[in-house]
Amino acid sequence: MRPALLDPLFASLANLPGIGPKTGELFAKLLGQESIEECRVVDLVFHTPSGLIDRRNQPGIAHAPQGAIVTISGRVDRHQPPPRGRSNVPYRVFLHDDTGELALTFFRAKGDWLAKSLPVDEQVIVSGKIDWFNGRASMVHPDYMVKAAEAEAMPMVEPIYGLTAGLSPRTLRKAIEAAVSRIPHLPEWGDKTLIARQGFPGATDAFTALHNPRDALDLDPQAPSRRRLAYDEFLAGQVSLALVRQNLRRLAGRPVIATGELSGKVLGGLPFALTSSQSAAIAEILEDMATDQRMLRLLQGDVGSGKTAVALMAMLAAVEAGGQAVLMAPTEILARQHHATLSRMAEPAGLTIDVLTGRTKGREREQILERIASGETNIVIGTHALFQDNVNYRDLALAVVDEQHRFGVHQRLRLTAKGISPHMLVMTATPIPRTLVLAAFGDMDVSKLTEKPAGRKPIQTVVVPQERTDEIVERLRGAISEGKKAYWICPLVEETEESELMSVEERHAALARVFGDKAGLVHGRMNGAQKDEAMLAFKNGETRLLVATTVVEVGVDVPDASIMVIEHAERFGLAQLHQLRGRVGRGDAASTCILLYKGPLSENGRARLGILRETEDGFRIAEEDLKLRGEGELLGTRQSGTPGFLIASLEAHGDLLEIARKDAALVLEKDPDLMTERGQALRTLLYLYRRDEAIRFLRAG
Ligand SMILES: Nc1ncnc2c1ncn2[C@@H]1O[C@H](COP(=O)(O)OP(=O)(O)OP(=O)(O)O)[C@@H](O)[C@H]1O
Repeated sequence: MRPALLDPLFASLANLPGIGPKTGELFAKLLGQESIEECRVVDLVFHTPSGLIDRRNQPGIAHAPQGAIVTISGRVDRHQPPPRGRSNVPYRVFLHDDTGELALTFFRAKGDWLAKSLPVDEQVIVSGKIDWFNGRASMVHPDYMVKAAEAEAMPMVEPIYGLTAGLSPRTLRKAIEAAVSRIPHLPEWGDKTLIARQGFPGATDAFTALHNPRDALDLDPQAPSRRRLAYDEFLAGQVSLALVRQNLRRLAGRPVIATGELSGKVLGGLPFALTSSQSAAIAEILEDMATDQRMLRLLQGDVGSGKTAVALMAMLAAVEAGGQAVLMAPTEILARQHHATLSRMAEPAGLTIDVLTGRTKGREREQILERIASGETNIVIGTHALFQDNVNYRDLALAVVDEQHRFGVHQRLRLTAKGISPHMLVMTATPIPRTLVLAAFGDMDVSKLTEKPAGRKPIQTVVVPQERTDEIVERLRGAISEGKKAYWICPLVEETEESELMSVEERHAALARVFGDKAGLVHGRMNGAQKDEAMLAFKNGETRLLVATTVVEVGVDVPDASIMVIEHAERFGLAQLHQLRGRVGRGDAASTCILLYKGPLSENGRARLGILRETEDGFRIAEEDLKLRGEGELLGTRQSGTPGFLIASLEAHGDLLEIARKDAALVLEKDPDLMTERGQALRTLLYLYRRDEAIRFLRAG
């Protein structure tokens, strides 16, 4: 149960003064929620300022530097409203001080409101950015205006927050102030020695400081209050991941002893020999599974490095030991593809391999559920439908989760919550640095596929401006008539799914005029069967050019596709481009990747695309990306900062992550059920940062 002390923070945001139905909608939008009912007061506490306005610079009009934010105290001389019917001409108000004259400029302003707030002859104080033009000073839309008599009301330093259209900074600031004032006195959950050594303030003070910066230094990620909160956030994450792990370990393990009987047959039938990386990873996995400790292992491998074969060998071991295995994929397409591939590969073993997704319905579903329950099914591949309540396994020995960064801890928790705690292997394609692994997965054992199968040719990557699209189409025409296959990825469209759909359909229509029915189409709005059909047609070669959105990004495997065109490459994260590019170069043909960009590119944008041209090494790409863009991009989440984190940033606070990890391990070693005073405080921390799912594994307290 959430401690009562947090109740004021978890009350609906609609309860805050000044948030009515209309502003409520804006707040919901700001916080990425459907409606204000879903927003909590705490969400505003975590809405971190992005900058600050410092009004302490009061140089006098004549001495105000171009572009600076300044505060001017002056007397209003006259108003100059726009001529009637000329609404595009601004409303101007002139004032002066001892040094000179300043024109305040307002577009589409209400004259009567200005007359009231800036009466002629009144001494006023205004704050805003100075613009010098032809020797005249102006200030467009001052951010603060107040009569000198009421100057006290004007904060000298004020945080700036990310906004959404229609929401005024003042309304937001008021609401955040109200939210912050509801933060209770929080118990100390941190390590006392660490806190003293780092000079951290208490958590409550840290939140207050976060929203009341005194100067730019206070906003620095290294400011003590920021570091304090980053530590807390990491600690919450690490404790919750450690609880999951502890819970897995508590449930007695089931040693899985591979006999090699099935895997021998399967290996003999493969058209290739395993790479030594693959063999090494398999050995590590089998060794883990043979013990009575639950395996919790991450299999990291760059695009096309052959993770699927490794997963298959692990699953065969589970079956050899008399158990069942599941493979959970993040998308329907991928689940079906894995099912097709694995069924083919495993054929010599004569197993029953089923596929279960949200689309599996009716009689078919019942039969599969029966087979799973009776143990007739050896391996099931599917989406999260695999772990719905009515799916009962006879003896689940291994779960492979093809994570691709789309599941996260929740799904894994669901698994263990069902009481099924098989050995677990998590596969991830994006090569991510260790700190990020730690933040996202906690303390897991890691196997890496460090090499690609032999015989792969490098992918030639070129960066081409969008204006040369026709030329690219011409080249494609040649290549396709030679029997090659190509993907054409349509841009990410930020605004709406509709416009994304439109752009991919338009592009498909245009290309279909050139390529006729050789041009296929797949996008996220199609239903599952349509997607399968489109993928299958491309795989079989009925279509040779597949126009697609990023639905093909993860894991799609059509080894004879050798050309990848990506439109608006500048809009994608580097790691995502790397993933997309990884759809080609999976066979022995030489491949090309064409990155079309809409110019002009920023220097940073040019550097980013340059990295892709230079290297195919996913790790290097990830690291360069981290340097250039911050972690958000790395996982393609399109936000800044570290995905899944509100305040902490791996880049800025990586040292604290390591500390939090050790701290979490230490606490749980001494107090595995979080019963001590500090344990109770940690429970509060988990609720505060919404990492409380794992609390149900604890004895009550
Ligand atoms: N040892 C090997 N030698 C040659 N080809 C291999 C080897 N192992 C796997 N392959 C083939 O390489 C291709 C890529 O393998 P797989 O689909 O497992 O990649 P992956 O690691 O899952 O990559 P992604 O994350 O991009 O999906 C497949 O067509 C697979 O059959």
